[in-house]
Amino acid sequence: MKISMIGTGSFGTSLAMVLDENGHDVLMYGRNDDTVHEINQEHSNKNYLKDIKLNETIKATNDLEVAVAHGEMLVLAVPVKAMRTMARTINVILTEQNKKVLICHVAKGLELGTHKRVSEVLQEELSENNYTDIAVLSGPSHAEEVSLMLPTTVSTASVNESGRKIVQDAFINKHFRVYENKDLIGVEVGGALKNIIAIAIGILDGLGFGDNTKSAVITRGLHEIARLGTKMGADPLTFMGLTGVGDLIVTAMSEHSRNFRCGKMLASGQSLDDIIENMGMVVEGVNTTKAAYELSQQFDIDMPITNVLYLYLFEELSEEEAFYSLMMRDKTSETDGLIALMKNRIDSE
Ligand SMILES: NC(=O)c1ccc[n+]([C@@H]2O[C@H](COP(=O)([O-])OP(=O)(O)OC[C@H]3O[C@@H](n4cnc5c(N)ncnc54)[C@H](O)[C@@H]3O)[C@@H](O)[C@H]2O)c1
Ligand SMILES: O=P(O)(O)OC[C@H](O)CO
Repeated sequence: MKISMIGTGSFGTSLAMVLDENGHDVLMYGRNDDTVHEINQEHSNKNYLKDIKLNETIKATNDLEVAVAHGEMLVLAVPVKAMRTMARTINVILTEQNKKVLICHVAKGLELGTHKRVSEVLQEELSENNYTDIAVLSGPSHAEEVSLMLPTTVSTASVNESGRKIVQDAFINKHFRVYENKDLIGVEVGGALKNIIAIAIGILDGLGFGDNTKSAVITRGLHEIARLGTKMGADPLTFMGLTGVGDLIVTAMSEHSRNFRCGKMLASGQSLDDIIENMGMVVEGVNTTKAAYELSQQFDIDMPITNVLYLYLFEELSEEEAFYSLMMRDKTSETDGLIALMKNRIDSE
């Protein structure tokens, strides 16, 4: 299959390697000329994947029209904040080229301002004539480990049924197992909201809190992810899977995670602006904390960890106030959250 990878960052590059290994004809699009040159001439992308050698069959271009013309499937691996403009530009090119493609995105976040999931943004910006389906690929998958071919499992979901089958077939191999999932909303929301909890865990880790505390925030974090996700239309059971608890664990417990590292740097006293500027890669959880906080207010959903993190990031709540406001909340039952949602869901079958 001819596949274009839109984005030459960490994840786009590691996924291009998976697709190339599967025998697909992969062309990457990048806006940075030096990166495109490095991929074509040096067969590496050291700013994002330091010690990784790329196959010479993986090519790159800085011409988006060439990339769009190449692909039967376009994999969008750019940050959420770039998705709308990217989709709008691609739509114009597809119309000019009179072409219909399968779109698959891999971004994990909610759009700032609109609070929309990425597939919703893509549906708004792409004409129906220009795509066969819109899919997402998500799950516990650090680019650094995918590029080393360490066993990884992810899920794909899509607007229609056709897209996820093609995405599954295109990516699956012995190192990279792809499941399909009907629950597009749950898959996208789980991938987006786990980044909030990963920032919170990074802060706790940086402040020297112990494993008891981190386990509590991961577990209770999953409950609030499920509460908001279910309100947004997700199946609560999806949060028990790879794109829910799976991705939450891998992101909140790993030094590979930019969101976890962002939290640690905040705890060391660095400013959010400096961290984002120096990371050199996207930290999706920051904008998504804001979007999820606003949604929790709009829907009146109890999301204590997200709310406290929002106040800590954007309204200078102190660490001590943040900690005590969580621990000293009104008494509540553990089973009110995710467990109740799951029970209702199972009872309804
Ligand atoms: N890195 C991972 O391990 C990983 C794993 C799964 C999902 N993701 C998700 O994939 C998405 C991309 O992440 P990444 O890690 O590859 O990010 P990255 O920061 O490593 O790379 C982003 C790429 O997008 C390009 N880009 C940024 N803004 C752009 C714009 N306005 N127009 C065109 N190109 C633009 C950058 O030049 C770069 O090539 C994120 O939503 C992330 O959450 C990342
Ligand atoms: O580096 P992060 O924090 O963006 O997380 C990467 C992936 O989403 C892990 O699955």
